[in-house]
Amino acid sequence: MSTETSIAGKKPGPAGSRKTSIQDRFVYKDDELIDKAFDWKQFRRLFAYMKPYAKQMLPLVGLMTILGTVTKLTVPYLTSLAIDKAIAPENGQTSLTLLYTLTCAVLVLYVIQWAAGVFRIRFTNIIGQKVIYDLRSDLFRHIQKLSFNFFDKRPAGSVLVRVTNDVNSLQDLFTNGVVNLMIDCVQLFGIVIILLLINWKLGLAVMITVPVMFLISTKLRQKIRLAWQEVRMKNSRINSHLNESIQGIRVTQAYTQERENIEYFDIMNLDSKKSWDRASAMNQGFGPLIEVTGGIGTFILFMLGGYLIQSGELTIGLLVAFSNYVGNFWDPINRLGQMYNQLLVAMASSERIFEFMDEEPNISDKPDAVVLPPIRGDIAFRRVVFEYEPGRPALRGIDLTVRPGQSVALVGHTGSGKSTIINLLSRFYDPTGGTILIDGYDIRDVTVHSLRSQIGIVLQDTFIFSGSIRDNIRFGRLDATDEEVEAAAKAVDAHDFIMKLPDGYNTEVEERGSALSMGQRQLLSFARALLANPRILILDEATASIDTETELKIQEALKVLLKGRTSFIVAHRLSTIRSADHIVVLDHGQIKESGTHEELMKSGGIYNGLVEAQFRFL
Ligand SMILES: Nc1ncnc2c1ncn2[C@@H]1O[C@H](COP(=O)(O)OP(=O)(O)OP(=O)(O)O)[C@@H](O)[C@H]1O
Repeated sequence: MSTETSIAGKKPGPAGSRKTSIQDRFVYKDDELIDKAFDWKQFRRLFAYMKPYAKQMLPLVGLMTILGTVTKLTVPYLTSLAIDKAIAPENGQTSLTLLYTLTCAVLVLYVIQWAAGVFRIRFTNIIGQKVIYDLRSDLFRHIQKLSFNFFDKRPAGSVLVRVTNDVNSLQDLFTNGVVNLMIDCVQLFGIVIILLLINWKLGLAVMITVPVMFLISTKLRQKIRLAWQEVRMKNSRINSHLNESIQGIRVTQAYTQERENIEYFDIMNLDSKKSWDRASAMNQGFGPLIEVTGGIGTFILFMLGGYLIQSGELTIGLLVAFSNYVGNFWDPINRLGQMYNQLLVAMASSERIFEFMDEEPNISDKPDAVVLPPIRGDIAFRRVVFEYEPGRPALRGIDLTVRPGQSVALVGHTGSGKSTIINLLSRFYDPTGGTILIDGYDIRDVTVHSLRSQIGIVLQDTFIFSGSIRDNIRFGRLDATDEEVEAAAKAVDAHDFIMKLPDGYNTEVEERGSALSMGQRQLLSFARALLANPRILILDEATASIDTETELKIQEALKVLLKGRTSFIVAHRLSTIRSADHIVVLDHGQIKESGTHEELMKSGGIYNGLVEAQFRFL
């Protein structure tokens, strides 16, 4: 198990190299910093997720945006009117009525602006959440379909990070980003037109600072983005380490490696903190820099504005309005730079998400795959060869025929290929050579669902899901009634221990059933398999020794479970092996002996040696 080798089996190594080696342990090739040019194809693919909602929501959001922008941009103009026409008109006659009317109008505009903002945020959040929901469920659905070889290559932590962190990092883009972009563009366009209309000379002079501002905004933001990306990467390492630590907590405690593990964590935690400090320091420098550039614009505005007032080309009211518009001008410019960087970050995340989505399951239905009809359970391996990795055969030329209802015990040294045989029969992998036939059907020619739904698998490491005992048994057949669940538990003699639990069948078990004993977990998995009632049963017998009473119970339960089914058992207990119809002895991926217990004992070969070794051990 990877957890055991990496936590308990690590080598301390020299102090200097340790820090790097620990950090490297949680680096996955695909989680590296991604800083690529903008990819339009990916952008379109990502935004296709918005399409279903765009028609329904975007007109509303657009309307609210325009309403908000128009009201916002009208206020400075009304202010200029208040100054020029009501407070200090050219004829010197102050008009309080006009002033109050304009003030009320400004108030109404603020209320409209606020309401438009509330509705806009509400709608965009709805769109954003729907998009993220779709993306997350698409990704999860796809991962569920991926074959074993995909998970062989990736640590669980790295898969987890994609579904959580990467999807979350798109959340901002879809909830605020896209709409903010719309608002900013509309606002900028409106302001530029108004500035040029009020006074084109002053307008152009103030806008000289725009390219400078934009350059600072994008360049500096790029640095800041990379710094935040590093923070995310460091956090993703922490996540992976956490995942491994929690899953391997028993091994860690058993080998008293807690202190070492805490040290690992501290190193990564500190590293993450440092990169956060760096990124946030850069962020803090950004705001004042933008303000300074804005200040230069204001300087030009008042210098030139004052001159234009003196020359009669501008009124005081219009200068105040101008200054208001210019004040509203910097925000969208600044945000557009920010938006560009946000888009690049989102592109990096979506690249990683789509990389998973583009991963084709190795095992899938052929276009002309047929549904496997209800089977009798006749199995044949014909010259089956298999390699997990090219050039390293795990099975070499396996020929094996099993009649319906027969039980086959697979025995052999560790690594001899026993689990590989059952992996191929369940079609978790396809053979590199040869064929596997069930009732004469090549298993590659039938649909995966029709095949697997007729095969029951009981693994050594019985997986107990969080939920009740009843739910766990019902996992074998989701439409089973409570009575059927209990009948299955009774048949394998699990009923008594279940009834002794605090809430009987409704007792909630923690994930992986840590509160249940090995034997109890096995009985539950037998009940689960019995409920599914498959024609072919695959059983990877638990190696852990259990007390004689439980062992007897399990043997009895096994008899019930195997009755009338074709079964393959990776057998470790002599009692199971002896009662099998057929024993197949594997060695280095080849069948070296096969026959009944008596026949094999007589021949004095590998099997004889294995049995004698077991007795010697006892
Ligand atoms: N996912 C994998 N990727 C690469 N090689 C693998 C993989 N799984 C198994 N192997 C290799 O294939 C060979 C057969 O392994 P297999 O698991 O079938 O043996 P086994 O007889 O079931 O062993 P055990 O009794 O220890 O479970 C071994 O050499 C093993 O290292």
